[in-house]
Amino acid sequence: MTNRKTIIYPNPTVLAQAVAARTLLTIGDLLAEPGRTRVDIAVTGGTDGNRVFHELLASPLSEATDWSRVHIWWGDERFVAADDDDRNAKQARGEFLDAMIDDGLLPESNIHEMPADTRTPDEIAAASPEETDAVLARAAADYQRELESELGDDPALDIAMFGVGPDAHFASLFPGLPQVRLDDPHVLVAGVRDSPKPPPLRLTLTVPMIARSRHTWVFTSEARKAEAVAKAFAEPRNPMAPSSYADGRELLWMIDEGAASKL
Ligand SMILES: O=C(O)[C@H](O)[C@@H](O)[C@H](O)[C@H](O)COP(=O)(O)O
Repeated sequence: MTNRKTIIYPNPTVLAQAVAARTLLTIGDLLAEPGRTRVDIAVTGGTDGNRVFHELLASPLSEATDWSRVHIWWGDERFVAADDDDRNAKQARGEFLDAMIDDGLLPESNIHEMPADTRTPDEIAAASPEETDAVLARAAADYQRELESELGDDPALDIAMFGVGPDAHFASLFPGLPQVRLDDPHVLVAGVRDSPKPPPLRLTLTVPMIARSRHTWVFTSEARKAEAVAKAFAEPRNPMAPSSYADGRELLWMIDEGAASKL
C-alpha cells in the first residue's frame, strides 16, 4: 500500500475549504500536463462531501477552472430511483453541478452518474435476494462498462474522494460485508444488498479500482468520526474498518481536530 499522508485542519469548514481548493488546484495541475485532454474525478456523498460541493461553488478558483474538460464520477451511490432525494448524484447536482451546468461551464455529458433503480416499488418489494443481487450486478457491470469505454481497458481516476462513516466505512464498503474483500482487479464496481446505512441497496467502486487512482483523498470531520479514524489508522486492510483499505498512487487523509482526537 502507498504510505498515507494525513493533514489535520481546525474544523469541518476549513477542512471542506481545503479539500475544495486542493481539488481545483489539482485539476489545474493535471490539465497543464502536456498531452492531457481531460481530468476524471469521483465525488462522494455524505455531510463532508456536500460541504466540499458548497465550497467548490464558492471558490474563486472555480471560475479559473476549465470544467469542460472535467468528468464527474461517483465512488458510490444509493441504488434508488433516479429522482429520489437520497441519490448522492441528486444531492451533488443540487449543491453544485446544476449551477455549473446552468452557467454553461460543465457539459451534462461530462457527468457519469451510477445507474438508478428503474423498478417499481412493488417490483422491488417482491424481488428475492437473488433477483436483487442480479439487478445490482447488472447495474454494476453497466457502470464498469462506462468507465472502460471512457477511460480505456485499465480505467483509473485522477482524483477519487471519499467520506468516512462512524463505523469506518468508505464508499459503500461496510464492515463485515464481503464487498470490501473483493480483490479481483477486473471487478471495478460492485452491488451491495444489505447496507447497514440506509438505503440498503447500493453500488460502489471496489478496492482495486480505488487503488488505481492517481490521488485518493479520504476526508472526515467531527468527534463522532474519531473512533472510525483511529480504527482505520490502527492497521491496514482491516475488514471491520473498510477505510483502512483506501489506497491510491497518492493516499491523503484530510481530517479535522475532532476526527483526529483519538489518534
Ligand atoms: O452514500 C453515502 O452515504 C456515502 O457515499 C458514504 O460513504 C459517506 O461518504 C459516508 O457515510 C460519510 O457520510 P457522513 O459524512 O454523512 O457521515
